[in-house]
Amino acid sequence: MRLTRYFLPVLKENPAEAQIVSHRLMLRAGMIKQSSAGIYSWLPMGFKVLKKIETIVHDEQMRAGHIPMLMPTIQSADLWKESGRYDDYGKEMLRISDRHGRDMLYGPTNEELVTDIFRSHVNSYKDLPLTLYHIQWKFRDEVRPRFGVMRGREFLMKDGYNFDLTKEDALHAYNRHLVSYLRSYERMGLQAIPMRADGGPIGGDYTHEFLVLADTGESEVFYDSDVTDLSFGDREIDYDSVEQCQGVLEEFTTKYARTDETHDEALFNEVPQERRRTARGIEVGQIFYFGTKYSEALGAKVQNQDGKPTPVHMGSHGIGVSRLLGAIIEASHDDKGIIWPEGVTPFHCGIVNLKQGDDEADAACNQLYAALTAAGLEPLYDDRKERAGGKFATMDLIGLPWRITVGPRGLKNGVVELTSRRTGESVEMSPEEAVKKVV
Ligand SMILES: Nc1ncnc2c1ncn2[C@@H]1O[C@H](COS(=O)(=O)NC(=O)[C@@H](N)CS)[C@@H](O)[C@H]1O
Repeated sequence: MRLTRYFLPVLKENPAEAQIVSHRLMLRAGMIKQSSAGIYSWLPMGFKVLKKIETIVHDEQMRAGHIPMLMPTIQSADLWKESGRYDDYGKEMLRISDRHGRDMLYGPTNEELVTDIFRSHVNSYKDLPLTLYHIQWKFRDEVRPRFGVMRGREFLMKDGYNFDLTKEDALHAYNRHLVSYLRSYERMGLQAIPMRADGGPIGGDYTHEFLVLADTGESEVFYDSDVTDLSFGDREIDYDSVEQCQGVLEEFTTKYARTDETHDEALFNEVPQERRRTARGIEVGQIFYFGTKYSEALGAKVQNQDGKPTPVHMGSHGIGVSRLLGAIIEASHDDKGIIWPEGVTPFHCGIVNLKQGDDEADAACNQLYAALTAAGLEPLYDDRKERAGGKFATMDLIGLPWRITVGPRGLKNGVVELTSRRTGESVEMSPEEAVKKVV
């Protein structure tokens, strides 16, 4: 993409309303614009990163055998009245009345709706196990939306729902989600630690949240520092293997790690003193097992092997897709701006032309642009007639992993300059070598 043909409304100043760095940088880097409290327009570069995160989430959910679909944002209140959550949900639910006076709502989550789909079509244990998921906008009328996309009112969530014949099968589905979440967050350059949590309005008494450690996190967490040495890496796993997935659950959740809602001081004191940590974390996902809570309420039953109608065991599993942009920036930035992990960066490499309009420099930039594109990468070419300092500041702010700087002087010696955003290190080399380094 050429910057003169893009839409990247970067801000010169720090916006006063931003209290945390990720909110400040997303506004300054022209990624989002607030349209009303807790509700944002996703400007082109923010939208591009959002799509990269969605792609990773879809990829890992499908790898785990979960089936993508799409449910509506606006739901009838009928199902929520049937499940009993219509009144319980409280003020966070945005209630709407349509032109015929029908009670509708903007869905904060989809347990009822997906269970209705299931009960309408599935009635035999032979059709299990089944996990359906979608990535869809949610609305929760937070009393105090803040920190930009971190605590929005309209936000993007991957929410998945498993339907199983037995508790054991449902707990295997729970573990499949844990594995797929660990893989997803690592691909985004994040360490998200699974911690025992509280079921809240979703329900159930068995749930883990995934938290990214950050001073600005809204959750207070208590953990054994050993858990920060764990990583899933690129190990292979058979998602159908109960033992392998249970093994990952035990590997990642045996050491003490809990949110304040489930913290147990006595248990925590069994952790050697030098390994006890208290910190703050950003909740980027949560997985739940809640048995037959919704299948009983909504009559979602299947005939078991003996032909007996049996309510299915369920769980629901969410990833905060839009919140992740904020979490990634909180975890990866410096005083000059964002530092995107390669897995989610909007563009792979910036090209800065020090003398726009100089035939040789322009030609070299166009050749670099073509070579990077041919290599399957997406360059962002700053072809504005702007002084070098301004171009460097923009590139540092928007946080692309690499920058290639092209100028007449360097070209006379057959070199360009390749800079790593993460290390700040710059090295002169031939354009061909620079492309190879970025790929
Ligand atoms: N107000 C919000 N703004 C941005 N992200 C949010 C907000 N509320 C929740 N999330 C994200 O959505 C994830 C899932 O939300 S949840 O309430 O924990 N779980 C559910 O709603 C279940 N139905 C999972 S399918 C959270 O872990 C968090 O990352």
